[in-house]
Amino acid sequence: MLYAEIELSLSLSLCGSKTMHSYTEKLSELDQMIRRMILESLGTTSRRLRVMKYAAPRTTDDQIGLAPHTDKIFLTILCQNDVHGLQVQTKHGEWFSARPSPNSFTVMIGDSLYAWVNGSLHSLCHQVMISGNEVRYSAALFSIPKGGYIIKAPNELVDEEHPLLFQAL
Ligand SMILES: O=C(O)CCC(=O)C(=O)O
Ligand SMILES: [Fe+2]
Repeated sequence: MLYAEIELSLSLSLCGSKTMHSYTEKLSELDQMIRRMILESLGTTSRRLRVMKYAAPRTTDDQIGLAPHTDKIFLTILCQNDVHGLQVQTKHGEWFSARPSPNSFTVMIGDSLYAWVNGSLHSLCHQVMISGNEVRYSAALFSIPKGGYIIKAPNELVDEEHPLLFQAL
């Protein structure tokens, strides 16, 4: 059973535009919550946490910690200790350092989600470069499509301007 609770302080006697606006905002939150619950209840994804330790290279030059790649899964939520090292590649091929502020997470789209939304969100190529004397730790939560499902972009996201990028097999 799906159960969603949200605080709706609606006073029908006050149907001014401000009230209607906040009512619509609250309902939109509810709409998002329900859609998320439906997706989760379909059980099409599982989650895995991977913790990485990058030994201090004790060099001043950058050393490769993790080779360039895109994540094959749906979504990655990454946090790291205060030793930076994650780099992402722009569509022009340049690398730049992702330097998240403390206590924040880096969220990356994976290839499966890229295919599902027919390219309207991009999976970024990323790598880890490390230098210096400090150990780097990161923890990545991956949401992974379960085996046995076919990823197919919805028809609404396919048109002449956005041809189908991946054929569902
Ligand atoms: O350690 C990091 O910051 C990145 C890890 C990563 O990209 C991965 O595990 O796929
Ligand atoms: Fe990755």
